[in-house]
Amino acid sequence: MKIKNICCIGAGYVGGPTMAVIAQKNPHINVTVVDINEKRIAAWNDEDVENIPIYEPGLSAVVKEARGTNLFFSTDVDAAIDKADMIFISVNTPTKTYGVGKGMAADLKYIELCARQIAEVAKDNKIIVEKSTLPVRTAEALKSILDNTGNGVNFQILSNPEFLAEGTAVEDLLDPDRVLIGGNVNTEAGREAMQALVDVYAQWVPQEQILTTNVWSSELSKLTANAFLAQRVSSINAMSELCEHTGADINEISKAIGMDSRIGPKFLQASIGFGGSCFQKDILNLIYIAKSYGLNEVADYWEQVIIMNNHQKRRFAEKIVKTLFNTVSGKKIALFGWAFKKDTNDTRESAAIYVADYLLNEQAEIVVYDPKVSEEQIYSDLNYLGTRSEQENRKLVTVVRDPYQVCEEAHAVAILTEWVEFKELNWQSIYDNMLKPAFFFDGRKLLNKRKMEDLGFNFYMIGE
Ligand SMILES: NC(=O)c1ccc[n+]([C@@H]2O[C@H](COP(=O)([O-])OP(=O)(O)OC[C@H]3O[C@@H](n4cnc5c(N)ncnc54)[C@H](O)[C@@H]3O)[C@@H](O)[C@H]2O)c1
Ligand SMILES: O=c1ccn([C@@H]2O[C@H](COP(=O)(O)OP(=O)(O)O[C@H]3O[C@H](CO)[C@@H](O)[C@H](O)[C@H]3O)[C@@H](O)[C@H]2O)c(=O)[nH]1
Repeated sequence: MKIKNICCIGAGYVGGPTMAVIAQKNPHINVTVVDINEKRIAAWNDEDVENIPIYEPGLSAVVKEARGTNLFFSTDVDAAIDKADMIFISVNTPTKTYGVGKGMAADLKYIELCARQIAEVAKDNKIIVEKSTLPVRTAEALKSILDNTGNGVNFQILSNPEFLAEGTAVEDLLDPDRVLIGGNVNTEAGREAMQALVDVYAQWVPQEQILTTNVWSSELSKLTANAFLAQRVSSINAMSELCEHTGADINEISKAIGMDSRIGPKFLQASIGFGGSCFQKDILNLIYIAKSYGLNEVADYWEQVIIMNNHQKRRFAEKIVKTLFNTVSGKKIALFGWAFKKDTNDTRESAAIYVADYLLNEQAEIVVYDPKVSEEQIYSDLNYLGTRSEQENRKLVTVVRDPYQVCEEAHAVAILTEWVEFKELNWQSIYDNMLKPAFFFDGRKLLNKRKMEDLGFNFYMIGE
């Protein structure tokens, strides 16, 4: 079975980049990415490709190549569903904020809406691909909705979780460690559907890196991968605190243990705690699933990863207050970076939001500089917490577009995102314009402690 038309529902951080690469590598397939967010679709269609809604290194070039040829962005969801032989569901699956499972379970309302819309529109057989991250056994619910509300056509459901990381999305899509495809291996139709999706990826991914499994293993592998990755970050962050009390250096420890081939060197960077739209949401979901099967020890085990992460964010903010003579009230503190990691404009669950909120509760005056995050996004992140009124947030927080301006008359500087450009700044001139003693808190281990101390800073580095 050869796929001619693909539809992807959800033009976000996953749907956009993933479909751009699939279209670029499959010129014989028409790919239409649809979304109900008109502003987002308009931005994907902006004449100037630099204005696409997501900042990812290399993405605009891929979009430029395929857009208008075999890659289209549209708000006409029904038309795209109708035409497609394969439909990717790539909508958001955030943590529930209401009802049963509030604060833990994944909210599947957008997924269900997609299923009902597909069932209503589809007039011929279709392959449905779960691209969103979903609780294990969601395919069963999807199948039930599709079969019970559809027009009698046949739906094959595949799980194809996405493993790209933001900031390296294009690189990860072009050269993935593996592509995972789960499906109904017990039927001919199931195997055919899986092969059709294998063929799409095989245009650029070596066959041996395309892994096929049963659908439940595929769904659960995604949550497992994120739990393991986040666990490494919490593990190294736990050791960073012990380092600060013992004279050990967390970078030296990371190197020493990472050289053990059984451990490996990646994801051992101590930080102010992990952020991003996935790790916390997916681990909370995993905890909820374990609890729903009565597996309380399993749930407690993974919960510790979140507890440690919350502690790391809080203790960084506490360190700032303690060091500034136990009060930051009325003191200007310059925050460098707001995104949850470098090379992205995404701020979801960024540790910066929580550090800023803590300092604002202590009545600090905050000034923020981030090279890619907009002023409105920063206010919106703080307002979303609901800790104080919008007016207060606007009064206490200033967003600037010049990294030198951010530090004028500041008592302290804190690095919250590891943007490479922060290394190149003229820190001497920044030091000269700050109040003294000038305090520096490096939450990303970005700068050289000794050099910064030589410039005159009182320098604190995570894990040292
Ligand atoms: N962001 C990542 O790095 C990443 C990586 C791997 C997997 N994931 C998973 O992929 C999924 C999507 O994540 P994202 O970051 O792209 O989210 P996102 O919020 O950036 O994008 C989702 C889009 O879906 C749209 N949408 C929601 N309901 C819709 C509907 N009924 N019809 C049409 N459009 C609809 C929204 O308007 C939004 O633009 C999530 O399940 C996430 O866990 C994300
Ligand atoms: O050694 C490390 C590695 C990461 N982080 C932090 O951890 C968070 C997540 O980083 P990363 O995993 O690189 O970015 P994400 O885009 O959140 O990607 C994760 O989440 C995605 C969504 O599920 C998955 O697809 C990816 O495989 C998985 O890496 C960020 O705040 C990082 O700063 C650290 O503090 N130390």
